[in-house]
Amino acid sequence: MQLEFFKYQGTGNDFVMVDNRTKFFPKENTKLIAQLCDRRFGIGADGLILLENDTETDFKMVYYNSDGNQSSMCGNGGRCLVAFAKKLNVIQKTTTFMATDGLHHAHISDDGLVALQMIDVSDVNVNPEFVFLNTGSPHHVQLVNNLEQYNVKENGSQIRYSELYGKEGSNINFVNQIDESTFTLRTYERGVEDETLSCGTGATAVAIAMNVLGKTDSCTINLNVEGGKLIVSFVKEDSVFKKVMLKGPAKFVFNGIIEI
Ligand SMILES: N[C@H](CCC[C@H](N)C(=O)O)C(=O)O
Repeated sequence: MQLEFFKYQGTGNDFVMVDNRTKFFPKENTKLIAQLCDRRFGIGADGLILLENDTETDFKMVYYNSDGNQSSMCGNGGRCLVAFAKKLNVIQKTTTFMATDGLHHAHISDDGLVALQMIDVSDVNVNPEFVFLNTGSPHHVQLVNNLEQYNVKENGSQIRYSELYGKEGSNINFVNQIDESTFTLRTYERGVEDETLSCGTGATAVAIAMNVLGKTDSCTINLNVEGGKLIVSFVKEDSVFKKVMLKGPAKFVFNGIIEI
């Protein structure tokens, strides 16, 4: 069978996009999804995303990590899916869609950046060495020195597989503060089991965690990731983070047909 796919990337976090409105895609075939994401035997990506019809909203997002397993919310993937939906003329510049963590609003600005509303965050678990929170996916956030030389894969996998996070695991973010409202982060992603060039729910988690730790009083925070720059903004009501927006580029790279 021939599969038409569209390759997108958002600050270097890359995805295979499939228009699955006819429900043809074999969603239970974990091995196939992992193969499509394989950077040597397949197309190559951090994840695979299906665009499906939804009765209540413009479309539904189904997300798979590159290990082939369906997973929790992907912020960069959600932003790329909005750009893909525009390319398919499913939407124009604004949208509401359904994902595994509920409804998301998004808009495409004139400069092509895509802003995605993330879930509200109220539970932020502050520990002496790290912060843990869920921004649609689980995130461990830890400040480190010499982030540029830091061994993200080794240290990230150790924490991800430690008893701290059990069977579920977590994504692991290592952070360095640049100025009052700018941070650099590098992320070890669960389900990719490697460092990715960017993680949208991770950047969102870092922005919120740094505000909670008092490292910044700003509600609009710049996140420098390996693959580019993201901006996270929010409104803080009591200790609940609302109107959480993740903004950044979401680019079409190429499309093709692959035999599956
Ligand atoms: N690997 C994550 C999902 C993708 C998150 C990331 N790609 C993003 O942009 O949010 C997990 O299994 O929790």
